[in-house]
Amino acid sequence: MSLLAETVRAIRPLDAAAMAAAHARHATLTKPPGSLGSLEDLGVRLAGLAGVNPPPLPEPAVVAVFAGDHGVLDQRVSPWPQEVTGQMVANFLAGGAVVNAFARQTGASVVVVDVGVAAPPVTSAENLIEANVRRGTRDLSVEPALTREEATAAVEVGIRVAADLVDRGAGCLATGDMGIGNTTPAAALIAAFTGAAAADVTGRGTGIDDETHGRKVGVVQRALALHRPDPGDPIGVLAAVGGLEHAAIAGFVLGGAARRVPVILDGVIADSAALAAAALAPDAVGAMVAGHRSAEPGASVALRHLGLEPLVDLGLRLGEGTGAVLAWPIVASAVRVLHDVATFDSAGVAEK
Ligand SMILES: Cc1cc2ncn([C@H]3O[C@H](COP(=O)(O)O)[C@@H](O)[C@H]3O)c2cc1C
Ligand SMILES: O=C(O)c1cccnc1
Repeated sequence: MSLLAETVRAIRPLDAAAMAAAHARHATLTKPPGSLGSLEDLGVRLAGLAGVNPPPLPEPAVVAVFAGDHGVLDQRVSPWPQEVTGQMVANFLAGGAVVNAFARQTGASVVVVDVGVAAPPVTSAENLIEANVRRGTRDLSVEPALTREEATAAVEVGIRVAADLVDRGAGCLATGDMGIGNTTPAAALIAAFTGAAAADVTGRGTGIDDETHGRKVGVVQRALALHRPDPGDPIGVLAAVGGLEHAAIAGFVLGGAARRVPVILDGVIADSAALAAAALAPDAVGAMVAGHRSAEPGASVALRHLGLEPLVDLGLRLGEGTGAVLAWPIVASAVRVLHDVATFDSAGVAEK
């Protein structure tokens, strides 16, 4: 059986008994019932994921930044040159990007996965995983971005990265992305999986003007009309209108779900990839935590489709894993409550 098929098969529903135990525990803790809002639901869900209450603290956390390039950049959908992708990979490895700063602040570690950079930096670093499937996608507005084999290979890169990180002790995974032009395939994936119109899911990416945005919406519309992607065939959708980092992030989510470790989603690229993961394995949604609400309109459409509420809403529109890393301490707090907080009985606090 293929790694992908094996991984999909290993993904199981949340454990109802562990969830019931976490829910019951919450009612005994020294706080008014429900006073921690969605953090209570998150703690209960993570107990269901782990199959035990309290669930293990989601630490250490590792953010994997998947990097790839995009043929659709030929359509001038982003003002930034393609070289920036490889240059930012070097910046991540040198510790100089925003995600590195947020990771230092929160205690997460950063690994970078080259799954499809056109001009990778000539450097080696112990936190660089070289798994380049091809040096960038084809232009999805004129032909399929990837073959099915390439899309599957990229998904399997993500599965392997997740499994390796968990084997090396990670208790929480966070997604990151880098790829100039990658908000265009993200929009196309979201339209394909949710049925939303291109104009409703295509955003301003790095901050494009009206003319570029109009062209970008047209590119997404043309791609959907050309390929008519079938949401019932998630690998076909990833191949037609996706990107190498989108496919790898889909695999990363599946890999985390198969190992029953929470995966914090970053912004619109991760949300689009999560739709592919959910289409491949619906129970994978149980392992997904929406780190934040990206300012990209497609992010909200994707999260609604997945039934996920984002933890942080700061108008971020960067990517790299920044929103996921910021959300990690909140995820950890939701679990720590179930470990540390005294009960009414043990603390001698009167109940109403
Ligand atoms: C210096 C720089 C650092 C970044 N870090 C993340 N992105 C983000 O912007 C890109 C997507 O936007 P678009 O589709 O408009 O090109 C991705 O690389 C994403 O990770 C960056 C972009 C730039 C320029
Ligand atoms: O939502 C994101 O992660 C995002 C938004 C704009 C550009 N790059 C990434």
